[in-house]
Amino acid sequence: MAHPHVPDPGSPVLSARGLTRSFGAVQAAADVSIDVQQGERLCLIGSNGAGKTTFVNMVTGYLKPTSGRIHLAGEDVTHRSPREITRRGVARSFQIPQLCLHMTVLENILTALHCSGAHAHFLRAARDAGSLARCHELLSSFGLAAHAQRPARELPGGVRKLLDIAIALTGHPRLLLLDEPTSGVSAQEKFGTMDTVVRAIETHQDRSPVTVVFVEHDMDIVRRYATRVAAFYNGRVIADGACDKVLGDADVRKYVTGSARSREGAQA
Ligand SMILES: Nc1ncnc2c1ncn2[C@@H]1O[C@H](COP(=O)(O)OP(=O)(O)OP(=O)(O)O)[C@@H](O)[C@H]1O
Repeated sequence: MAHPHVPDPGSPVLSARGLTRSFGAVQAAADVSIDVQQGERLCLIGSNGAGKTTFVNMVTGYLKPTSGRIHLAGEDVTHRSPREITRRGVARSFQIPQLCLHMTVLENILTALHCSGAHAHFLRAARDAGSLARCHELLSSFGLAAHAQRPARELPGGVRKLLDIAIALTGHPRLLLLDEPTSGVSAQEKFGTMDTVVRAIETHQDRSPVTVVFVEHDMDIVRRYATRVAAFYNGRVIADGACDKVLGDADVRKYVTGSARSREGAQA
């Protein structure tokens, strides 16, 4: 059944206000507030353990914040389950791709289509020409058509990442969260991978642009693909704004990029 909330076009796609979350003595999120507008490509940066994945997990409902609120297009989803949040147009990929390794690439994506609610039954989805066509279109946009009949376990790491992101797009998300889309991808392939991802997202969006939040450690990728950057340190957002401004910020250079005397400093 469709949920009764009508998205408010004036509201941010995502609004997180005052999120906190602890694990024992570790404060993984300490008063995190971030708004994301439609069509933005927001990159979350921060050293290991800074709280980026915790933020993604709270937005997608996998973790409940101890305090604070999360709104999607104006609707309070703070206490919604991951499935309910998915139904509201939020999808994600993972640091470690969540694939059924014994299944083929095509079966993985058909299963995702089935789980996204577009089809009540896997076999029906598999027999439905429209579903198959959409799966093949997605595979082709991600350069995965030649792999369609291969078991996922045979795929190299970078290709698994692409399949995981293709799967996230099956449900026509409004908000896509990508956790380290280029981790495990070689330096030679990283720009090609991101170009493919960005192009595929643009190809498969409906009437309005998909909003993307991605976690990334590689500053070359951040500079090239982010329209905005939020820097995390010790569970807090210490800078949020335009890429140049955030990467040039003294605290970000000291605590996040460790580049106080390197490229940003030289260009400043
Ligand atoms: N389920 C959990 N149980 C206990 N501690 C956790 C859990 N999840 C995260 N933490 C801790 O919370 C802090 C933030 O972790 P988080 O995974 O959000 O960091 P991150 O910025 O995504 O790091 P990375 O770049 O290494 O993925 C870390 O100290 C981490 O050890």
